[in-house]
Amino acid sequence: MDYISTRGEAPNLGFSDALLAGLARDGGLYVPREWPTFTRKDIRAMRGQSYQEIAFRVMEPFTAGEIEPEALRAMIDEAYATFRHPAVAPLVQTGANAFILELFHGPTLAFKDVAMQLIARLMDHVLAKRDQRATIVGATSGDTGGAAIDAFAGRDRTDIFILFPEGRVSPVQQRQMTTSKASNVHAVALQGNFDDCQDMIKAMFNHGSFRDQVRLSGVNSINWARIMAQIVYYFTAAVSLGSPDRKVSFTVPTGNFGDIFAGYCAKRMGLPIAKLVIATNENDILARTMRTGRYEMRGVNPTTSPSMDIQISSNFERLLFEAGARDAETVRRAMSGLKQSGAFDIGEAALKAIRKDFRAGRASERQVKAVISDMQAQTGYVLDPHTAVAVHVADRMTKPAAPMITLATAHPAKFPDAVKQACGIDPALPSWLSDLMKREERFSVLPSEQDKVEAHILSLTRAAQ
Ligand SMILES: Cc1ncc(COP(=O)(O)O)c(C=O)c1O
Ligand SMILES: N[C@@H](CCOP(=O)(O)O)C(=O)O
Repeated sequence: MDYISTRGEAPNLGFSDALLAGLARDGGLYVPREWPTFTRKDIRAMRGQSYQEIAFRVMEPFTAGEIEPEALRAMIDEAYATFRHPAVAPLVQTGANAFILELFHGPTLAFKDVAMQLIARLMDHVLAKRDQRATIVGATSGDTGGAAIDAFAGRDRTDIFILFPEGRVSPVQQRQMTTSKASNVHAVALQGNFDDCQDMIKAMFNHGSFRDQVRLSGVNSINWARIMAQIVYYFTAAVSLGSPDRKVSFTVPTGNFGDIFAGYCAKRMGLPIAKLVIATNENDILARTMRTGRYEMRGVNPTTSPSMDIQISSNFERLLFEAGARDAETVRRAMSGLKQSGAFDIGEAALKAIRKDFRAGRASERQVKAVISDMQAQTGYVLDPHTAVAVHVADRMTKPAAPMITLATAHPAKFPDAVKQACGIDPALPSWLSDLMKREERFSVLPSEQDKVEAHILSLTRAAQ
């Protein structure tokens, strides 16, 4: 399997190179040249299989020819042994046709662990084979950073630098990034918002000499392997509700569009999905885009679901590429419009294709609070604010015949203040994190200036050549 860039001007790469590259050299994102597909019989055969077995079946075609099947199996087993639930991603029924897919049983209590625990192992495997080192960079609005730090801490072949927006992540999220004792971990509070952190990462990737000098690699969902690992739970959840003989829909709390794009990939691979519902908070650029066909930035307002406080939704580029019949030139034009004027229009055919698969909705802060409170009062189930955004949106979709699966992307204990304000419950951190708020912090504060961030990385990475 090889991978092509959404902007059509970077070399095609095999899986290992796409994994290490993160962003393509033309600024685009890698997607598989062809979608592997499963027949209804293949999908039926997944029923009753473990999460790990389905993970192997779903991911093997993407890595074929580069990662030996036995090595892939071993990495999958190790990655998901870090999860505290035997099912890895259990489904909980909350209504007649309503389910919650709990993706927060990993070490840092966020769905990011699902991909991050695997890609840290995949990168180590590839780097060891090549006898190389890499500098990993990541931008986070809160959860990616903690998950990446947990997964990469103490690994000898990588140094990891995570940029988070100063003062805009929850105290639990911040401590998950700043209290690691591992010497290869470097947390940086950037003086800006999440989009500034993400722009900084992209700018470093586009700075060729720096990129080569430190062997830059990225762990945001710009990295194809992140998406690949997230496709798996769409299959496990759908199969456990009767797929392929019953269609299901998914509602996904959305920011950078990685998680829901993984659902789209599952559909392209043959999983019968009725609708993919994009749920946004008050930073509702994606819901507006779905309504108007125009992607238009308007600035970010901090909310109680900070991990979704985003305007530049990186993976939307992958969807534009797919929905626009893989026309790289259209993607290049759209992305340059976004850079120059903060907006672009989606062509009629692409918009029609997107609207066929997707729906969208938004939840205000008041609605998020109400849904946390109502759900707790009616069922005893405590939602985190990101999941609450999605539950609110899912509840307002015209009632489909297909079961609606809402993705629960974080544990409520990551956002105790918002949860307590909404329903009066103070969700406790699990035992392995119970002393988190007492651990000593270590991080640097840097201005949002590329030369300063690069100098900081150069002074600390062991991968500089
Ligand atoms: C808890 C939580 N929910 C939802 C999202 C949005 O996911 P995505 O960026 O893949 O759209 C994030 C951040 O990515 C998150 O941390
Ligand atoms: N919400 C994210 C933002 C980064 O998203 P990613 O999926 O591209 O890594 C976060 O929690 O950091």
